[in-house]
Amino acid sequence: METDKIEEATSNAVDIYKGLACSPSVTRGEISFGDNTSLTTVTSIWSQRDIERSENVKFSRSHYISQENHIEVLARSAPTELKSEVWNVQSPSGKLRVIIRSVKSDKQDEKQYIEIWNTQNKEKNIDVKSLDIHGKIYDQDGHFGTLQWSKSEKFLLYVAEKKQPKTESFFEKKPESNSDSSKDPPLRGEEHVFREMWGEQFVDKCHPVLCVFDIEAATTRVLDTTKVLNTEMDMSAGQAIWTPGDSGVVFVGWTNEPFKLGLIYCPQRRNALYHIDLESTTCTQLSEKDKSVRSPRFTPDGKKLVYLQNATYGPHMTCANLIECDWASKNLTTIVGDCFQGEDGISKFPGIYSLEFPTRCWATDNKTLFMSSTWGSKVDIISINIETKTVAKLNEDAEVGVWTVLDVTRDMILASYANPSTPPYLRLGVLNLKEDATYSITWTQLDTPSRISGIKYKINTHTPTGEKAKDHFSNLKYESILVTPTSESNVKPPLVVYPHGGPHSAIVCDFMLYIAGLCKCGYAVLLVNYRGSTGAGKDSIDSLPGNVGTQDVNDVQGAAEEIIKDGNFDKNRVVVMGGSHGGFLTGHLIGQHPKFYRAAVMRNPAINVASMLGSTDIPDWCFVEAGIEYNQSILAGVEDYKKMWERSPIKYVKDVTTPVMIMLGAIDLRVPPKQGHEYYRALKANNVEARMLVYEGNCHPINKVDAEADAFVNIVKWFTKHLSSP
Ligand SMILES: CSCC[C@H](NC(C)=O)C(=O)N[C@@H](C)C(=O)N[C@@H](CO)C(=O)O
Repeated sequence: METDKIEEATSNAVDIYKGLACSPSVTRGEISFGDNTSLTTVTSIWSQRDIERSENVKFSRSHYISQENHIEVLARSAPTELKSEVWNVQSPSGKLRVIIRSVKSDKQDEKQYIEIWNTQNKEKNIDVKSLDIHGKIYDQDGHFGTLQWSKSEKFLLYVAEKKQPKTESFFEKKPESNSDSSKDPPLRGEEHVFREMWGEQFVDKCHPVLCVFDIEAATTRVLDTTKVLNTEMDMSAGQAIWTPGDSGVVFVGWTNEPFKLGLIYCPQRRNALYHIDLESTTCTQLSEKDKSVRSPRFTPDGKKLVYLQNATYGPHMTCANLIECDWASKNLTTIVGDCFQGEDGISKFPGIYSLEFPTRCWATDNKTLFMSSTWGSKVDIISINIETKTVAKLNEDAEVGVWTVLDVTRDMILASYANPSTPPYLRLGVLNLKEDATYSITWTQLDTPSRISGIKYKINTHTPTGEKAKDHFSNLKYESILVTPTSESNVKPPLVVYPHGGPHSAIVCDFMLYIAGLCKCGYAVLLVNYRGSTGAGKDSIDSLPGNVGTQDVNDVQGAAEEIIKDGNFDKNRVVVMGGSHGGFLTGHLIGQHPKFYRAAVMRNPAINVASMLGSTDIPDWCFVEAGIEYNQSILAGVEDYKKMWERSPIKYVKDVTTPVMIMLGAIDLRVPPKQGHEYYRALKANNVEARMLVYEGNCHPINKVDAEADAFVNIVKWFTKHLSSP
C-alpha cells in the first residue's frame, strides 16, 4: 500500500514537472523603432528548460506594435531558437547589430566570433582567436560582462579574459639559438601555477580586461588598467560604458590583491569606479575609497553619471545607495541613502535592493530613472528623481508579484510580470508625467498570461513573539508567503516550510518552478523572509549577523507555528526544505525542534561554519555571520572557530530524529560538498535515516536541467514516503 502510494506520487510529480518546466523565463527585452515612427518593435529573449535535450534553450520573440492612439499589438513573430549567441546588441541607430557567437567544435573546444549585421545581412565576421590579443569574451555574467556600441557606431567596448603567456615544461627542447624565436618565448615551468579566479560560477574568469574593437579596421585595443592607473595594482575590470562623445570609458575595477573572494551573490566586494580618457589614457578614480560600486549609467544628456554603492566586507547583500557624479565637476552626491524601517515594517520605502539598473533606464526628462527593487516579499517598479531625490512606486498595490524593468526609452517602459501562479509575461507601458513631476504608467499586456490553475498565495506579516524579545531589533516585523493548492478536498494539505538562503536575500512572489510544482502535487509551501532578509530595511539585515542559528531559526519556526495555529494545516504533516543558508536553517530547525518536522531536504547546506571556513570561496561570510568583524588580513583563532561552531547546525545533530535527504552539487565552490558529507556521517552515526544525492557537474544552485528535474521528483518521493509512514 505504502509503496503504491509512493510510486503514484512519484509518477504524478514527473508529469507535473514536465508540464511546468515548459514555462519560459524572460532574460532580456528591448524596445526599438524602425524608420517607420508609427511602428514599435519589442524584441525579447527567453530561456526554457528542455528536459529531453537536458539543456536550457534560448529563443527570441518579437511583437510589432502600433501606438497611433494607444498601444495595439499588430503582430507577433513565432519564437526563434537562438543558437550559440553570447551577446546580441543593436546599435543606437538600429541600423546595425553585433552578435558574439560561441561555437563548440566536435572536440568541444570553443571558438568565438564577432559578427556585425546590418538590416539585410552579415557584414563582418571576425574569429576572436585571430585577433591574438585576449582570451574569451565575457558573457552577461552580472558582474564583469559588457558589450556596448560607441555612439559613432564605429567601435565596440567589451570585456575579455586577459591574454595568458604561453608556458612549457622545463624539459621542453630549447629552440636552436639561430632559429627565429618568437618575441614572447613560452614561460618555462609555469604550466602548473595556480591562477586565482572569482569563485563559484566564475571558475574560468580570472583577469578580465577592457577591450575596444575598431569595426572598420577589425582590430582590438586592450586597455591595460595596470599601466594607466600608474600602479602595480593588478585589477579586474568590468561593467564598462562609453563616456559622452565616446572620448573615454567608465568602468568598475576590482582589486585582485591580496586574494579574490567569491563574487556571485556578494555585490559588496571592494572595488571602485574609474574613468579612462582614451586619448591620453590617463585614468582617474571617480568613486569613494573602500566602497563597493556597480551599474554605472549616464543620463541621456551625458551630464550626470549614477551608480549603486554598498559598504564593503559586511553582509553579502544590503540596502544600496544611489550616488550621482556630476560629469563636469566629478562632484559626488548621495541621492538615495540607507533606509531603516524600525516599527514601520515595509509600509514605507525600504531602500534600494537591486543588483543593477536596466541598461536603458531614463525618462526623456534626464532626471527620472526607473528600476526594479525588492520591497518586502515583492519586487516593485520604482522611479527615482535625481533632482528632487524622491522615490515613487509605479505598479499598483493590487498587482502583488515580481515586476522586472527590461527597457526604458522615449518614455516607454517594457517590463515583465510574474507571480507564484503566473509565469512571466511582457507588459509595455507609456510613461505619463503628472503635475507633481512623478509618473504614472498606462500598461498593455503583450500576451495573454498563462495562469497555472490550482495555486493561490498570500503574504503574511509576523511579529517576533515574546521569547524573541531578547533579540536585538526584536520590534522588526518580517513576512512570509503562503502558497496553497486550491483543491476542493477537505483533507488538510501537508505543509513544506521553506526558509531561503543567503541569508541576506529574499523569496519574492515570483513564479518559482519548484514551489508551483509542490503546490500542484498537493503541498502548501510557507516561504519565510526572516529578519535579515533584503527588502525590509537595513536594520533588518543588520539584526542577523552574529545571531544566525537563533534569531533566523526562531523567526522561521515562529512563522510555521503561527500558520499551523490558523487550523488549515495538520501539525503532524509538516516537512522542511532549504538550500545553502536555507539548508543551514533546515539543520537547525530539525535539531532545535526535533519532533516538529516529519522529513527534511537540504540542498548544499552550510553545516559547520568552522569547517567550511577553509574551503568556501567566501570565508568572509563565515566571520560576518558569526558576528566577527572581517578584513582580508584576519586569521581565525580558537575563539573564532568556537563561535562559528556554536552557530552551526552540527551543534544540534545529536538531537535530530527527522529523516534527512541531502542533495549536493559536486562542484559547488560556495558550500563545498564535504559540508553535506559531514552531516550525512553524523546522522548515520546517530542511526537517523539519511539519503544523499550527489549531482556531478552541478554547482551551488544544482540547476542543470536534468539535475533540477531529478531533484524535484526525489523531493516529492522523499516527503511522500515519510508522510505516509505511521
Ligand atoms: C558560505 S555559503 C553561505 C550560504 C550562501 N550564501 C551566499 C552569500 O552565497 C547561500 O545561502 N546562498 C544562497 C544564494 C542560496 O543558495 N540561496 C537559494 C538557494 O538557491 C535559496 O534557497 O534562497
